[in-house]
Amino acid sequence: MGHCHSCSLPVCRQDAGENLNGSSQPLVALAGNPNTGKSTLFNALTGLNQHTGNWPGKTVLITEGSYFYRGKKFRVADLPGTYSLLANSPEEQVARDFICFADPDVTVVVVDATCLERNLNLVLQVMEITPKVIVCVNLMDEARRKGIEIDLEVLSRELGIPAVPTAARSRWGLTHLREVIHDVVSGICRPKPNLVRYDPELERLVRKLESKLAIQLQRKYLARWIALRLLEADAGFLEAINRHLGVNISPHLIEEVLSNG
Ligand SMILES: Nc1nc2c(ncn2[C@@H]2O[C@H](COP(=O)(O)OP(=O)(O)OP(=O)(O)O)[C@@H](O)[C@H]2O)c(=O)[nH]1
Ligand SMILES: [Mg+2]
Repeated sequence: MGHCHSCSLPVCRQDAGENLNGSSQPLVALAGNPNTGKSTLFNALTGLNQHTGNWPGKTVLITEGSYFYRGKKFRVADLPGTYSLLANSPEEQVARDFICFADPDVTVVVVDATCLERNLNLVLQVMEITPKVIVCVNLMDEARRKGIEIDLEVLSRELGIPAVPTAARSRWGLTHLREVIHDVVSGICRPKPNLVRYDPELERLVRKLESKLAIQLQRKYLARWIALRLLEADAGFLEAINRHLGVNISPHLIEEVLSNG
């Protein structure tokens, strides 16, 4: 095991395995808070002209485009901007369902380098849904102008995922981003997200729910996210799981787990 040439994570040269989104062309999702430059990045990657502008909430539908890199066609989906994926708004639901059920080969969470801390909440949520995450630290030109320095190696190490700096408006950092996307998709770089650990009692319950759910699911990693949503009694999400994955999860699973000790 060496080190990835495009990020600071350990390299494991294994095949990434089959993707479940039913296509041999890798699917890349661009997620992030509103106004972080997702559509600007999408346009720069694909050469398309998705509407951008300096106010939040412009992208409400998912736009798809594609680009070629190293002889491979990458499909890209520009998701609506959201602060969270707990589906309190239609945008959050659209973004959550895409990441959960379209099963992208990699989700790039675009964050604003000038207010990184606020943006990390979403990164941590996406990491709970899928391990195939890259954090793209955009607006690096603005951060530099404001004298903000970001240690990308530390960020990458602490999160356990690649961190790539960009300034999408001037296309700075794009080749590096394409390379890291390629490496994650092909399994050359395998992110190992450092997940949020909740208090021990809650963790015990989450683990029990997780192992029960994993039996029903093809995607074991998703079990933890579903367990957490069960604890929040998110009935809408259970319905979405049934609709998209055809899996019927009992809302009484918590009582069952609690009564069995
Ligand atoms: N200085 C600078 N401005 C940028 C950069 N990337 C995007 N912008 C600007 O930031 C604003 C928002 O960009 P969008 O691409 O529309 O942001 P978005 O994330 O798609 O926004 P929503 O769709 O609302 O979530 C635009 O005015 C862009 O020109 C960058 O790297 N540097
Ligand atoms: Mg947009």
